[in-house]
Amino acid sequence: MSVPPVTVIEVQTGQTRPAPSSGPSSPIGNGKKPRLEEPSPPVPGPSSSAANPKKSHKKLARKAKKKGQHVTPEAYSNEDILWHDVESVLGKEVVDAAVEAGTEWDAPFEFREEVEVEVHSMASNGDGLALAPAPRQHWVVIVPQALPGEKVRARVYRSSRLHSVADLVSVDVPNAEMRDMSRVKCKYFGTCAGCQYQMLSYDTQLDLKRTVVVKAYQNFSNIPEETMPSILGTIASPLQYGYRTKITPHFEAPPKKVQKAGRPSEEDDTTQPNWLKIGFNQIGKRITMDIEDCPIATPVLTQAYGPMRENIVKNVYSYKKGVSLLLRDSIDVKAEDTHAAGEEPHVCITDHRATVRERVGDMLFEYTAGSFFQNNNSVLVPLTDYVRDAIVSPSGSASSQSPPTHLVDAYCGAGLFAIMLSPHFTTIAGIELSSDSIASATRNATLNHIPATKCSFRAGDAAAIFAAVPDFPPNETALIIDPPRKGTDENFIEQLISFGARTVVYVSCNVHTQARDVGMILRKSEEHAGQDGQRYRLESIRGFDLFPQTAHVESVAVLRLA
Ligand SMILES: C[S@@+](CC[C@H](N)C(=O)[O-])C[C@H]1O[C@@H](n2cnc3c(N)ncnc32)[C@H](O)[C@@H]1O
Repeated sequence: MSVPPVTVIEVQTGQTRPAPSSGPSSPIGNGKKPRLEEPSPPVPGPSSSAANPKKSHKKLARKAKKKGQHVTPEAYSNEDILWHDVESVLGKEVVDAAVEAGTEWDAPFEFREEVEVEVHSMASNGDGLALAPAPRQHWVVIVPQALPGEKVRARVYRSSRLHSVADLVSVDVPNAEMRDMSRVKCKYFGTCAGCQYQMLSYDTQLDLKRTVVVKAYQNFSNIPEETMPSILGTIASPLQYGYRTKITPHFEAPPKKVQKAGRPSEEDDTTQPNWLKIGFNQIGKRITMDIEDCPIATPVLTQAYGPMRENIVKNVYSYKKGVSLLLRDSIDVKAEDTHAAGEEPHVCITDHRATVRERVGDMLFEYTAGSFFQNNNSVLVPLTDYVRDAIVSPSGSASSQSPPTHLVDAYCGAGLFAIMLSPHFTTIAGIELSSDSIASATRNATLNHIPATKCSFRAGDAAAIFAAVPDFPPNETALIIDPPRKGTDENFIEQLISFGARTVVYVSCNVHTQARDVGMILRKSEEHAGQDGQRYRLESIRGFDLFPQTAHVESVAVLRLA
């Protein structure tokens, strides 16, 4: 990679990172070690199939911390994903040697120590991964906003197993092929935790997201390499800015002593007090930064946000608790009749219980503002078309079969996939845990003139769907799975295998748990292959960009029984 002559880009780092809270064995402050637990054998995190892995992991972590022990990250958590990135930069031999020598927790940096590093590659969360400079090169430094090949100055603020996390101070030698700061459209970029990629071309963003999918399947699926299909290119979002139909800025209530004293007499109700920050978190911190506008939000949200902020400033002394605001883009139902489909005016909904109306292609969807709906409307037609085509017009050997007649939409939310694909099926069943979303899905079927005899939705755990559709012929059925970030579970997968839907399309906002689940489907299917030898094959995997300018990627995996 060619690097241009030295150009220093000073990075706006926001406020100084506060020292971590001190413990008896954790001296803090300049010139002291960052908070590091005593070196002692790590306590393994629970396996992902534990009854309530999150809760039990938190408990374990708390107990271990009290004893001065280390806890390995919970399987498939952000820390676990990062750990795999760290391992791949260091190499297995270095990691094994450190474990053997018992030095894996011995950070070679002081708290707030500045270090110059060259970035090696990108982590799956969009941060730069660099090897510490010699003689400390058996340690990784993680630097947000730093790109491969760049020489950067960074300030360490936290250390963990074989890696330290640092703030970016300056980019001393930029990667001119990747970084172009004139692309950045947000004045908060580099400080706000929301976006990671505004300095990159959109093609580069899509390529990086493909790499995340590749690494997720390498690290988390346990699928033999020779049976893996090659990961297809990431599908672009039609809108790369102004796409987010939901934003949730937040602010803290006045500090206690300010609450007591009330608004100072010299301050009028249009003046924003210094302590009031309305916006999003800073990179790597739980500190809210004041943000006046967000260019990835839709224009109607941007318009509404300014007056909303003014209103908060006016009334802020009456708040006793912090607030998480909700701004959701909705078709204006009052003006809908006077406008052609697709040209309806939009409004911003701020009440969690109000109804939001959204158009996706020819279909209309309504849902409660506080409940789940995909946040990038512009990509929903390409996404649902892709899922439809994978089911009803597959390529290869599956193309000789007539399309399936029945559809199961597991984790269906307000019915997005069931309703968008409804013209292609005779019978559809959806299931979803939230009864609120099920009420919306049922209403949405009516709104789009789909009879209840054709399309039914029920509230419950996704695994219950298989018992509820005894009349669905498996060979004529397609199954869509779109679970939350934690993925699906073993019970669901076992029932999926027993049911044997001809096509399974797994949509996921967390490709790491998707990789785990797809691997499990393939292995269990292999174990249970019937006399006809039929088992699930992984036909394709492709990322979709639902979140441009950020490191997030949605992933769609297609499995076929053959
Ligand atoms: C990523 S959303 C997908 C929703 C829908 N497919 C869409 O695209 O709008 C995941 C949904 O799964 C639901 N969910 C979470 N756990 C579930 C479970 N165990 N069984 C069924 N649904 C569940 C959530 O309420 C949420 O609506």
